[in-house]
Amino acid sequence: MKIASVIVDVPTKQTDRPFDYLVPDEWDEVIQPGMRVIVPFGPRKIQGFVTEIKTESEVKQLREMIEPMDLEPVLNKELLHLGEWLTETTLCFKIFAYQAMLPAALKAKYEKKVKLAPGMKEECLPEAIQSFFINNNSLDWDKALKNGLVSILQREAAKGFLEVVYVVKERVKKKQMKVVSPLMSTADLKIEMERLPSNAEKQKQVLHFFLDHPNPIELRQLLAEANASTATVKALVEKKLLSEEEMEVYRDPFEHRIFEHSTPLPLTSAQADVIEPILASIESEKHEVFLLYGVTGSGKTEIYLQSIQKVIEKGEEAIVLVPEISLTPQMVNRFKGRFGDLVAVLHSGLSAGEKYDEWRKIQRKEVKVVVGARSAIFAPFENIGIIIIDEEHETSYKQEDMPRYHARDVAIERAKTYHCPVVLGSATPSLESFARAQKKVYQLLTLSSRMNERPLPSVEIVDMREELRAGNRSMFSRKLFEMLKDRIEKKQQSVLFLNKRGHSSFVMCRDCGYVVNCPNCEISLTYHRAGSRMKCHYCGYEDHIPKACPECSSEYIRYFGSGTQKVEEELGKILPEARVIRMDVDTTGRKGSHERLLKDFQDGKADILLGTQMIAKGLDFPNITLVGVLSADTMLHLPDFRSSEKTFQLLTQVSGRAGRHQLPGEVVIQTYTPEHYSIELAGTQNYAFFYHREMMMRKLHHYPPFYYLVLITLTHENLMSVVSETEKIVNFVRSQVSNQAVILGPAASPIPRINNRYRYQCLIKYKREPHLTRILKKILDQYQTETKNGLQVSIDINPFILM
Ligand SMILES: Nc1ncnc2c1ncn2[C@@H]1O[C@H](COP(=O)(O)OP(=O)(O)OP(=O)(O)O)[C@@H](O)[C@H]1O
Ligand SMILES: [Zn+2]
Ligand SMILES: [Zn+2]
Repeated sequence: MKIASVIVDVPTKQTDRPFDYLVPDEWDEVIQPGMRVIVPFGPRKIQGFVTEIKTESEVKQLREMIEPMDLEPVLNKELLHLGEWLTETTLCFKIFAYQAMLPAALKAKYEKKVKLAPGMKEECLPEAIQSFFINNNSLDWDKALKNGLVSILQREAAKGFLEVVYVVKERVKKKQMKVVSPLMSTADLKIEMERLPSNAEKQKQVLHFFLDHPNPIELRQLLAEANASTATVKALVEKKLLSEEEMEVYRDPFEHRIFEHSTPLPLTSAQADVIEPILASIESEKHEVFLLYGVTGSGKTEIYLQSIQKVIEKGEEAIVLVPEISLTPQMVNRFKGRFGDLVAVLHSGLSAGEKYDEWRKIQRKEVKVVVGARSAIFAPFENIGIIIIDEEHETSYKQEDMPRYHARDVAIERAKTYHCPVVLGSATPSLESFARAQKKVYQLLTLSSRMNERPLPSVEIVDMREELRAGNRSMFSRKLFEMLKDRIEKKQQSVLFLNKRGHSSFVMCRDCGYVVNCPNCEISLTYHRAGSRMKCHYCGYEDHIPKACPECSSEYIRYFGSGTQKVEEELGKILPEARVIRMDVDTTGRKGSHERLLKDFQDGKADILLGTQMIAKGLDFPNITLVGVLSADTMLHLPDFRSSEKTFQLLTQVSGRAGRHQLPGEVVIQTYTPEHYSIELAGTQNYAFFYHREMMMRKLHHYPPFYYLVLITLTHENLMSVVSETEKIVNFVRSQVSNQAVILGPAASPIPRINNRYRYQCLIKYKREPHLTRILKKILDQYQTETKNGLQVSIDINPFILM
C-alpha cells in the first residue's frame, strides 16, 4: 500500500509537520503530491495537502485517508517546494504557505451536520426532532444550535441513532454549460435526417441546422437559433445522432469589453538600450534581477510588453504584478490589447468564482500571461520566462498576515528556479532596491526622460501657512484656485488629490477637542455616514454618534469626514461651473463603478477628477494638464520610518499624471511643511537627491537598507503579563545575538491595545546574524505551544508596518 505525507489544516505548532496516511487501494492510482485530500484527524475529518508519496513510514499504525478533494494536483512540484521556502523564510505554518498559493474559492469550508445513523429511521427519534430527518435529510449543526437541540441530539447520538458528519463544502462550483454536438459527419447526418418520419418536423429542423453549422453549440443558443425545444434535442440525443455534454465555462470578467488591438511600437533608442539586457537574459536563460528606473511616462510598460512578447515566442510564460490600486481597466487594456486571450487577470475586484476561473486558465495552460496583484506571484505556471513587478516600491507587495511574504522575494526565488529574469520597475524605486542596484546586486536600467523628450511637469509648492496669514481660510490656495479656473476656461482637465492615509474620518468635539475612541482599542472610531454611526476598524465595535460631547457636554460635535465629500462641496461653492467626478471608497464601492467613472472622465464628461490614493497611479489621459495636491503632509507624521519615502513617492507619482502627452503639465502641492526635504525634493522631482538624503537618515538611525528588521509583537489581555513576557523575550534575544545588533523594547506598540488585548513589541535591527532564524524559531516554539496562558506572539521579518 502507498503512503501519503499530508500537511493537515490545523495551524498549530504541534501539527506543523507532515502526517502519514495509508492510501486506500481504490485511490492508489489517483493520489499525487500537490492534491488536497480529506483525512481523519483525531475524531475529526479535515483537509490536507499531500506533499509526498512513499512506500514506508516510521509510524506503525497508520490510518487510511478518506478521499481526494481534487482530480489533479492544485500545487505543482515547484510550488510545493516554494511552500517550504516560504515557511522557512517567513516562519509561518506550512498549511498557511500552501493555502496562500490557492485562490480563495479553493479554501474549503467545513459544515457540520447531524444525520441518521446507517440503517436508522426517523421514527426511532423523539417526535420533537423527527421532522428534521424525514427522507434521510440531515440537520445543520448551526441550526441545531440555534434551535437549542444539541442536548437532545446528543442523547440520540449516544444511543446510536444519530451521527455527526463533516461535509466539506467548496464555496464555488465550476460553472457548467450544456453543449450539443453532432455525433457523425455532415453527410451521414443528412442521410439520417431523411430517414426520420415525415411528422418529425422539429427534429429535422434541428438536424438541418447542424448541416449548416457542424460545430458544437451551447444548448441555449441552439434552442434559440433552431427554434427548437429541449424535448426535440433530447429525442435526437436518444437516437444517438447528437450528444449533449456538460462543459466547464469560464466566467469572463471582461466578457463585454472589446480590446483595441495594439502592436509593438518601434522603440526609442533609450528604450532599445534598456530592453537589450532583458532580452539577452531571456535568451540565455540566465537569472538576473533588473531594476528599471524610469521617470513617469518614460515608456516602461512598452518595455514590459515587448519582453513578454519574446517570452511567449519562446513558448514560455510571464507573470506581471501591479499594485491592486493601479489594476485599473486602463492597465489591463494594455496587456489584453497586446496579447488578447493569452492574458489572465487576477485582482480583488473579481468575485471568488471569477478568480477561480482565471486561475483555472493558468493551471490548464490556456493563457501565457497573468497580470495581477500580490498573490498572482503564485500563479501555477511551470515554464516561467519572466517576472515583472511594476511600481516595485509599493508597500502592498508585502503581505501583513501569515505568511508575511514580500512578493519581490518570492519572484526572485521562483525566477532562480526557472533561470529567468525579474524586472522591477518604478519611477521612484524603494530605497532597498536602489541600494541593491548601486551595489550591483541588481542591474540598473535607466529611462531618464519622458517619451519624445516631453518635459516633466513644473511643480509649485504652496505654503498654506502663508495663505492663512493672508486671510485665506479655504482649503484651496489662491494659486490653485486660479489655475483650476484657468483649466476650465481652456477646456482642459485637472486632477485633485487628497491624501487620505494618515487621517481617517473621526468624530471630535469642537469645544474641548475630545475624540471618540473605541472602548476596546486605543484608536479613534471611524465615522460612517450610512446610519450616522461610528465604527472601530480593528474590533468591529459600533455606536451612534453622540448628540453631546461625553467630556464637556458641548453640542458642537464635528465629523472629520473622508475629506473628498467636503472638498466636493467647497468646489461647488467656489467653482460652481466645474463638473466634478469624485472617486473614493464611497463612490467606487459597486462593481464596475471605478471603471465607469474613469471612462466618463476620459470621455471629457468632467473637468476635475477628485480622489484619494486610487487616482495616484497608472492614469494616462492626454487632456490632464493640472494636478493639485491638497495636503501633502498628512502622511509625513505617521510613526513609520518610511513616511518620508512614501510621501516623496506619492507626490512624484501624482505629479506624473500631468502633461504626459502634447499639452504641458503643471502641479501645485499645498503643504504646511514646505521645508521638509521629501516635499521640497518631490517639487524638483529629483530622485537622486532624495535617495542620498534619505540614505543618510537611514544610516544614522540604523534602518533599512543598512540594517534588517524583525518585529516581535506580543498581545495579552493583562498588561502586566504582556510587559513581563516581552521583557523576557528582549533579554533572551539580547543574550543570543552579537553586539552589532540593536534591540529596542519592550515598548508599547503604536496601537497599544486592540480588542482589549494589550500590545507590546520588540524591534531587532541587525546586519548579520547567522543564527537569528534559529533564535526566532525557538521563541515561536515556546510561545506557540504554550497558548494556555493566552499570550500571543507574532514575528514579522522585514516588517512594513510597525504598528
Ligand atoms: N516607443 C514608443 N513610441 C511611441 N509611444 C510610446 C512608446 N513607448 C511608450 N509610448 C507611449 O508613451 C506613453 C507613456 O508610456 P508608459 O505609460 O508606458 O510610461 P510608464 O513609464 O509606464 O509611465 P508611468 O510609470 O507613469 O505609469 C504611453 O502613452 C505610451 O503608449
Ligand atoms: Zn467636548
Ligand atoms: Zn475596537
